[in-house]
Amino acid sequence: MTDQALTRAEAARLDIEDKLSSFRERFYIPDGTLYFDGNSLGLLSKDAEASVQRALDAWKTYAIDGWTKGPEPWFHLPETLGGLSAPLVGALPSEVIVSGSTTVNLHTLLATFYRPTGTRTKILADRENFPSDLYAMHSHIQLHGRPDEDLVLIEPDENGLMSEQTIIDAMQDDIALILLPSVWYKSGQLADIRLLTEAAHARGIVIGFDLAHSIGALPHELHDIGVDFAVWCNYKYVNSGPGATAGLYVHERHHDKAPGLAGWFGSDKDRQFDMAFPLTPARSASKWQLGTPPILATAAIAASLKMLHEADITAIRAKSLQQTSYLRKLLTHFVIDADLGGNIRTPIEDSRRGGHIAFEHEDAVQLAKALRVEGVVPDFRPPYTLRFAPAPLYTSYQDIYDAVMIISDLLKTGRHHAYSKERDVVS
Ligand SMILES: Cc1ncc(COP(=O)(O)O)c(C=O)c1O
Ligand SMILES: Nc1c(O)cccc1C(=O)C[C@H](N)C(=O)O
Repeated sequence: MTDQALTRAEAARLDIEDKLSSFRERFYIPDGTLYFDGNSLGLLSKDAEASVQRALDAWKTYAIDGWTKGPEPWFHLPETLGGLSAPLVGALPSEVIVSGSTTVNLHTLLATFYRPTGTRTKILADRENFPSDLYAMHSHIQLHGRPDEDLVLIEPDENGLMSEQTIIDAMQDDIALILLPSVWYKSGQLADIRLLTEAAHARGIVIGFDLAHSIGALPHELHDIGVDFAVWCNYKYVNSGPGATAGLYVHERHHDKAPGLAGWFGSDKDRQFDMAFPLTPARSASKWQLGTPPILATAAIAASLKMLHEADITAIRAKSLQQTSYLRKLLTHFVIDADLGGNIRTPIEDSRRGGHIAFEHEDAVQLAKALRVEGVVPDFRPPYTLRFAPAPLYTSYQDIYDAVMIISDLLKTGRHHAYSKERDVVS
């Protein structure tokens, strides 16, 4: 890198060139903060705030009639939002529903798709997946009375990355179902969804993905690839608030399947208020809903999705790649090559990188605390990962530059050693 490329003036120039820069002013960025935790909780936008206010106004004005009246009637909202989410995951509108939480949706889909039979009894997953997914899969193994060995967990390689080939080699005749993340939450590695899906299907195995760390950060092609099912949350790059209602996708070739777990919101909407038994399920992904949608937790999603469409996911991905690459270059120059320690676990290739950078440092806990105090918000994942997610809708290149300068200065002066090595309760 030339000297010019490493200056703050260059960061300012990149901001001027940035076609998405105007979105930043539509977000509330906490005062004095360089926010890099959009991969855990995206920031509130003014659009989302207004959308939540509209939901409160509808409740105030229409009371029970809010289900069918008002600007965004609640009864069909999960389907409407499913349609709005579909382009982000590359699905048909009927294949997506906004419902539940990531973990709950995973349970409903495991209950539908994991049916150990004959010699096909095992679930294939990986040790680096988010713990909630591992707990969910383990609980289904137990529900079916299967031994723990039926949860086959692939280990990462010596660089902390997952090898697609190792996963494919483990797709044996005893595997009934595979669940993998699209982007590994700690390393930021992006999975080759097409390669893995084609390999699974060639061996007669059902495959699903957890898109929590890729939805809103990069485009997907779930339908065309033929992925069987997927789940995700809307509170990271979709910016719809803590605990926002999540999403799920089921390929249309499975829409004749009965939901493994059922509830009345999975009804054919025209029949739901017949209150009849047994259930007449919807003929779309809608059937994987359970109970009443939490409207206030769903209210921000329409506005947030519209903003993503306005920005365009291809442009978002292009900026995300440029920003993570820029962050890597600065961290490499000002920290790693400056002998201040640390390394970057996230793959360098664009095709293998999601939306965040995993910087590993032996002082990660102390750094995480010192950075918060000095206005930089990454997050910490044990044992020594700091994750930095530039969110293309609101992170500037100058934010990235300033954050790296603070990291480098902390390490040079050792100020972070003043903080305890115990991680915070929520980190
Ligand atoms: C990959 C992944 N799956 C599942 C979850 C858990 O989702 P939830 O707590 O919303 O069910 C998270 C984040 O918390 C995650 O990153
Ligand atoms: N869901 C979270 C929460 O309720 C509190 C704090 C953080 C989260 C997260 O989303 C963590 C995130 N999934 C991760 O990748 O670690």
